[in-house]
Amino acid sequence: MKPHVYVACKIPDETESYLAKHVQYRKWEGPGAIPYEVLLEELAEADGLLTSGNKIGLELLSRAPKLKAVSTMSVGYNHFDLDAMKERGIIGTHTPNVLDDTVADLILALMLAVCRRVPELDTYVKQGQWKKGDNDVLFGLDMHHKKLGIIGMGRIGEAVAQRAHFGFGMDIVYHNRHRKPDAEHKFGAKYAEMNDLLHEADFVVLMTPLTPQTRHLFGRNEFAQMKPTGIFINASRGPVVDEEALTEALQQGQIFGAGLDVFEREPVQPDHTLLQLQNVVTLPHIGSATAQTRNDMAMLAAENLVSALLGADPQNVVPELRK
Ligand SMILES: NC(=O)c1ccc[n+]([C@@H]2O[C@H](COP(=O)([O-])OP(=O)(O)OC[C@H]3O[C@@H](n4cnc5c(N)ncnc54)[C@H](O)[C@@H]3O)[C@@H](O)[C@H]2O)c1
Ligand SMILES: O=C(O)[C@H](O)CO
Repeated sequence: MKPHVYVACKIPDETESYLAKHVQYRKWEGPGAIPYEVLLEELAEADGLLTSGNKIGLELLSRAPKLKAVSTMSVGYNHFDLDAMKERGIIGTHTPNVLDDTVADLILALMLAVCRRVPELDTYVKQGQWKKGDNDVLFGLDMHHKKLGIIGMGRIGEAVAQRAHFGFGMDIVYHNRHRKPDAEHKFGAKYAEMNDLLHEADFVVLMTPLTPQTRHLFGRNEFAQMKPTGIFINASRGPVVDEEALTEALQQGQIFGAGLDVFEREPVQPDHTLLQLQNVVTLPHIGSATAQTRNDMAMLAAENLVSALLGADPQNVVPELRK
């Protein structure tokens, strides 16, 4: 008998064909995200779950007595209750590496959009405000040859450093849980304590996972230490930043601007104060969203799940759940 899988997110046809060869599956057809109650009902008979962000906690596990493996189609797995999964012996997998370049490209796009004020100037042209003689009010800041501070020098952090250093001649300073001699060698990156990095950097890119240790890692104290010309980019997870503190820093001119792909509550509401500020560039949590990369992530997530259910060693078990 093939194992039963429930697919709670949208996946490409190619991934469905792969799944069909190895497992029996049912899937959420939409519209929108699967309601939690529907997911609980569907999991009553499932051996495996393919998801892209459903909270995997005690309640869900208690309603899924046969569940052996959960595969998330994301590299971040802050939606996994790791203690509860460990207790139940659930195999939890994620999709590292395949999205690094795509997410790093988007981070560079955010950096450029903020320092050269791209969305603001786009609106200016489209609204017919371009008059001869307007000049210095439109000026931005340079990115090339400036100093980039990366907090969380992991897979994506390194892909950002590589682009910034070799493409834009930027000096790299980083803060991480552990030193990364390899990054120091490849990009001349210098390790710094967080406070020193904040004082020195022209751009600060936050790229840690969301964990109990990183929740609100960035607050008033951190923004107060950045340069008034500093640019802050968050494409990690919203709750790593205290949004009230970020809003104040932007309103009071403590920093020049911010680029955000993630928010404390998603989807962010259109009346959120941050969205009213001209020096903020926002995106709808879209870092890995190109057709190619999303296909690769879906296939990797499906392969991880199939391996876990068929008793082979899945490649990408999250570190905290490895035996
Ligand atoms: N916006 C998006 O669409 C998008 C896409 C992919 C990933 N992400 C987020 O980016 C995160 C990073 O992805 P990755 O593949 O580079 O992960 P990774 O594990 O390779 O890198 C994370 C780095 O952060 C460091 N770190 C952890 N806690 C820290 C702390 N308290 N202080 C300093 N450094 C700390 C780790 O040592 C590691 O080097 C993911 O967990 C996910 O939340 C967002
Ligand atoms: O963690 C990830 O892979 C991205 O945020 C997409 O969810």
